Amino acid sequence: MRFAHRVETVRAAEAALMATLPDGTLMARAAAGLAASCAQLLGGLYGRRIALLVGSGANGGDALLAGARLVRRGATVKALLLDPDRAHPGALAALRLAGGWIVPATAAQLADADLVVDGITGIGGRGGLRPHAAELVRAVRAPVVAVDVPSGVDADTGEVAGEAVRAAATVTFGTYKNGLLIDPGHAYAGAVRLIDIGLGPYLPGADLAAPQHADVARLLPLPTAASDKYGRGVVGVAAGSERYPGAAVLAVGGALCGGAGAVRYVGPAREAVIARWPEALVHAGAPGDAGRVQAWVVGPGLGEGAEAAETVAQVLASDVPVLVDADGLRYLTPHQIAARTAPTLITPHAGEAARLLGVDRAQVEARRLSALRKLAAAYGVTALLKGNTTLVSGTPARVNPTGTPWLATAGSGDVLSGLTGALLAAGLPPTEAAMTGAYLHGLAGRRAAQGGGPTGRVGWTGEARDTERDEAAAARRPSGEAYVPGAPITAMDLVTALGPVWREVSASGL
Ligand SMILES: NC(=O)C1=CN([C@@H]2O[C@H](COP(=O)(O)OP(=O)(O)OC[C@H]3O[C@@H](n4cnc5c(N)ncnc54)[C@H](O)[C@@H]3O)[C@@H](O)[C@H]2O)[C@@H](O)CC1
Ligand SMILES: [K+]
Repeated sequence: MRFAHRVETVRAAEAALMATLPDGTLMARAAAGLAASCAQLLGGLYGRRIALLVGSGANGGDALLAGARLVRRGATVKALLLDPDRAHPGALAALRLAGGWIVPATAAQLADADLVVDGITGIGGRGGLRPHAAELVRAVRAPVVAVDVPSGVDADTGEVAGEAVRAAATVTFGTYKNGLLIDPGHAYAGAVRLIDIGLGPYLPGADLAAPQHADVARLLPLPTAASDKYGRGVVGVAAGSERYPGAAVLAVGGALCGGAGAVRYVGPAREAVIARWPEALVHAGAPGDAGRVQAWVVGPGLGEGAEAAETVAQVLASDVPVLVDADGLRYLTPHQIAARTAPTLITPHAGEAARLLGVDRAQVEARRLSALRKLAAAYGVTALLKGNTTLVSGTPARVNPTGTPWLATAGSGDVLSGLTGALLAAGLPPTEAAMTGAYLHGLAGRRAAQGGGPTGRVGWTGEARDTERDEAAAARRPSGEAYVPGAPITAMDLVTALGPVWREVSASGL
């Protein structure tokens, strides 16, 4: 897992650690890691030109102190002070002593830079870039390394209120910050490298966690010699309608290729389901009399009306875990859920989440973690909020690192529902099932698209994984060319890719 903490937690941990150390030790550790990362990015320092954008806080101090190290290793370093009277005095003196230049903070000073270091604001930043900083940032042509957080990104929420720095890489200290892992902030951070400054023993449980292959591998329910299809999990799928039979086919496919022992399908798309998945058990009646299942998926392509509402009500009346998605979310009430004895997982996209919360979609997209937590609390459920960085409620909340924009294709969510339903039926708790489902689904998207991730092709085989190892490799590519564009995919491609992805992830845990 990669763990992220809130700013107030980081500050408390820093204070506790600092009390045990001589003054300036933490900034020196941060600056050493930052300077080493810049050197690695440039592939050498002698004769290279580095420009520092320096704000008024300790974030600017980190940049100045790293600048001093870079000068000593042969680089030409100039500092553009955005607030000359308030620049960190000790770090400024260190840069001057090493032979760095203090130059006017104008766009012209950035023209010849090979690398720009963004030390405008870190965890103390509030709101987007101010006009002078924004003007300078717009003039940057070289790759940018952000110090701790790209300036203009809210470290706790990932919100970008106005303009922000778009970094090729972010070097962050002590622990990840939420805003580096959650969109929209995530998209501004580039490859993220964590520098250990000794905070570990002072950090409590994380606020947010991003799984890696090994975390997911541990959760994958592998059959044993004693397993039969019921032991592996039977998923009930109540989905599809005369108008949308394809949603049923995709949800059933996601469940079957996602490891279910068997799938019971209930709904009007029986012919379409059987034609594509002869192994599905189809039922002509209502969910209430469909026979035993270990989890239900309800909603994809269900359509609107009294029949859809009744289907949702019957599924929610069951005593097994239920995943509610898409049209099913129209008929969900906190009252119904309060009466349930088994877990409920909801999987809205931002538009559906906005409707459930009675707010605008833009509000959900700007502050995704807060929307997620409100959904979970208001409805008494586990919530999965879809997006390029899908979030799952829990303690800590989870953020999926394997997303790709290619997943934004019709039917993609139906596959995720079926897949996650299979994991619920196998007995995974809802947070783990949702996180595992999102992780495999994202990887399936990248595999099917043969790209679409921020990394890949960089000294290792296979597609992008967004693991620490991949990010370290990506961070060596200043221009971010490690991004593999990929190609359009269909939801059925995702279903087909689930098997190979499952194999790859489970093998990584051996
Ligand atoms: N506290 C510590 O022990 C350590 C802190 N470190 C660094 O210190 C940073 C936090 O330093 P600070 O608390 O000084 O805060 P920052 O340096 O993040 O920013 C605070 C300053 O920026 C100004 N500011 C806020 N929003 C602004 C905006 N939108 N535009 C322009 N200026 C704005 C504030 O008035 C304040 O002067 C971390 O992000 C990290 O880079 C590291 O040196 C490691 C150790
Ligand atoms: K910064």
